Amino acid sequence: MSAILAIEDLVKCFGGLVATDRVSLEVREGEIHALIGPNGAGKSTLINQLCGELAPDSGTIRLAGRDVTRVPTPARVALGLGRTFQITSLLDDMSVRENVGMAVQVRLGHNFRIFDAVRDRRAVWQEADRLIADSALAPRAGVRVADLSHGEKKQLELVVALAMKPRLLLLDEPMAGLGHVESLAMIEMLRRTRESAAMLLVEHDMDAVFALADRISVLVYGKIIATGTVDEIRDDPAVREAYLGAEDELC
Ligand SMILES: Nc1ncnc2c1ncn2[C@@H]1O[C@H](COP(=O)(O)OP(=O)(O)OP(=O)(O)O)[C@@H](O)[C@H]1O
Repeated sequence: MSAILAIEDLVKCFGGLVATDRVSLEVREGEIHALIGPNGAGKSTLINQLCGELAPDSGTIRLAGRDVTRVPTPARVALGLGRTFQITSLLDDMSVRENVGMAVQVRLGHNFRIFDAVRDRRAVWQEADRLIADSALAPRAGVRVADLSHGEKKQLELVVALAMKPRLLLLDEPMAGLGHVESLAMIEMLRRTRESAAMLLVEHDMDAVFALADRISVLVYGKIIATGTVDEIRDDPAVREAYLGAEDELC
C-alpha cells in the first residue's frame, strides 16, 4: 500500500524544548492511523506542521508523493489535505444542509464561471444531500446549527471536511466532549469515511482508537516510541511504561 503522507526526520523546537524530535511516520492510502500520547507529547505541534500552520526546523513532509514541507496550507488542501475545523467555524444561523452546501460550493468555486450557474447550483445541492444522506445527520438536514447537540455539531464538522473531498483527513480529537451514544455514532461515521479518505487520528479516547485504528503511533516527549497494530501497541512494554498510571486505558 502506498503512503498518502510520509513524514521523515521532522524536528520542531520551541526555544530549548524539542516538541517534535526526529519524527518519521507514514499514513497509507485507506488507512486510519492513530497518533496517541500523553498530554504535552507534541501531537498538536505535529498536526500544525502537517497543516502548514507551523514551519518545521528540519525534516520533510510528503503529501501524495510531493514534498510540501515549505508549501502553504491552500496548496496542501489542493493536494488533498483535509482537517476538521473547530465547531466555531460552522455557521450557527444556517442549516446543516446550507453549511454543507457552502463547503461544496467552496470546492467547486473556481468552476462557476465556466458552467451555467443554475445547473451548478443544482450540482452543489445534490452533492450536499448525498454527503448528508451518508451521515447520521440525514434527519436533521433542515435544522439550524445553533439547534444541534454538541455531538451533531462534531458530525457536521466532519461532513463539512468531507465536502472538500480530502485524500487525507487530519482529525484532532473528534470524540472530545461526546457522550457514549454520540461517540458510537462518530466511530460509525469515521468507519464509513475510511472508504473515501485516509485518516491521521489524534485521540485520547482509547476505546475509539482501538475500535478504529489500523495502526497506532505513540508519541512521547516529541518522539515516536512505537508504531504498530492495536495488538502490538497494547503489548508493547515501552508504551505501557509511557502510560504508567493510566494502564487501564490500554487494557
Ligand atoms: N507555541 C509554543 N511555544 C512554546 N512551547 C509550545 C508551543 N506550542 C506547544 N508548546 C510546547 O510543546 C510541547 C508539546 O505541546 P503540544 O500541544 O503539541 O502537545 P499535545 O500532545 O498536543 O498535548 P495535549 O494532548 O495536551 O493537547 C508542550 O511542552 C507545549 O508546552
